[in-house]
Amino acid sequence: VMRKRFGRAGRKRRRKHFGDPAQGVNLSGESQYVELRRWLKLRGFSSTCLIPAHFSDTGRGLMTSETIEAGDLIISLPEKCLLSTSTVLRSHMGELIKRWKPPVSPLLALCTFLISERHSGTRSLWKPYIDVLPKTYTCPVYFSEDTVNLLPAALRKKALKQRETVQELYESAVSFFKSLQPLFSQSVENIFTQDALCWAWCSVNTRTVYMKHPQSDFLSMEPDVYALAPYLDLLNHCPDVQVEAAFSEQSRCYEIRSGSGCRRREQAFICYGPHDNQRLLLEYGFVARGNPHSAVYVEREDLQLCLTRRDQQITQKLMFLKDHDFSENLTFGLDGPSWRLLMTLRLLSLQPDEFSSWKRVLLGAPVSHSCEQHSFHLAAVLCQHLIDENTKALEKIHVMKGRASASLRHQLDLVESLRNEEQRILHCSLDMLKRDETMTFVEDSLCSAFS
Ligand SMILES: C[S@@+](CC[C@H](N)C(=O)[O-])C[C@H]1O[C@@H](n2cnc3c(N)ncnc32)[C@H](O)[C@@H]1O
Repeated sequence: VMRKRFGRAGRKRRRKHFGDPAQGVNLSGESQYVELRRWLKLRGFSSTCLIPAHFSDTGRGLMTSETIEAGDLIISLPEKCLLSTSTVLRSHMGELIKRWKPPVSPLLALCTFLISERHSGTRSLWKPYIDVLPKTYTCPVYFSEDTVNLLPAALRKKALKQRETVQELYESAVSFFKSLQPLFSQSVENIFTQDALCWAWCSVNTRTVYMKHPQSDFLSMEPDVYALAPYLDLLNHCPDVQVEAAFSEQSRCYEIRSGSGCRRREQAFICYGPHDNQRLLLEYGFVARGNPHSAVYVEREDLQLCLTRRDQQITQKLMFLKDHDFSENLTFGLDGPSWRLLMTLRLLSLQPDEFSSWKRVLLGAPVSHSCEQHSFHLAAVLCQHLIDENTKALEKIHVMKGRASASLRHQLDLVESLRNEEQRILHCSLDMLKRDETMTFVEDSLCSAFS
């Protein structure tokens, strides 16, 4: 009986029952995807090996209909399907953009085009693509103030900066939008709203592929490196896969080649880059479980915990850290404190008579046993402090989720999973530090025993 329940058939049954995240629900029959495929076919794209599907863990993505071997092309999208600034400059709004001084940025040109096409509805040549774009995003520009306040400090700062960037882009574009009035019967103020710009900005930020364009005389000098790639942009991110992606001058297609292959009827992933979870949440609005690139950031304010008034050289030490650019990028990872963090803590742990050894610290060499021990102790204190902070934030999230609307709950879920991932990393770090502290202690006692 046991065998039957836990055998292959049983596993399959259980998967079916509980939903295996690897198994997607085929969406290709839905009219919007049928339309999109028809539209793509007219522009020369007709691959059949990827099917749009819904996955319980990552949401919408692409599923393989046949095995993809290592080295195979996953997708090859003809230039005609790509939406770049050249598309925008060739379009009905091209002339007005070309006339506008000072020239708009490539990013604003793309955003403006997206907003205009979405507004045009059935009259838009890009309708089948616009229809499959998400209606809203989960990047921090969309977060409520309460949610932003629950983010870890380093990310909170970046999230606020992101909001400012989009706000400034909007303010700087208002008069340009007004110049587009001749193209619309409705008032442009009601079309190019701040909400619309937020949506377009997130569409570009989360979905474009990197594609360098020659600088246009009609656009500002900011880098022109974006292209929206319909269908291809349904591919989700996995930190562990390897792919090669680039526009091929030879085939004039944007091509993605698989590094490690993909089994039939499983989700095909690409890798957006070696991003940690804070970056994934900031730029793409999601968190990857078990992300090997993740780290927990220690802020300058956290370092206050490691300072003592009794230390007469504290000002000197802080100046030194600042001068040598050691106040940023201090992290804990799965393998403990980063090299930069450890070095910072070693410097802070130097005794007055050891201070002249700072060069050794910069070279990464331990100075003395007591300094080593103290820096490990400080690392453990910092780590515990970050764990406590996470615990408090998680408790708050839990309470807030109880009375949140569905969209707010989704934002809170994201912050919760980020904080849970950070908690996992910090616990690994703390375990490692405790082991090392004991090791240093044992080494110390051995040293004194044999000296
Ligand atoms: C290029 S799109 C990929 C397709 C997207 N899922 C869709 O339905 O349109 C990038 C967005 O997909 C989502 N995404 C990508 N990889 C993910 C993952 N591993 N888990 C959850 N969401 C992911 C994020 O919302 C991200 O901003």
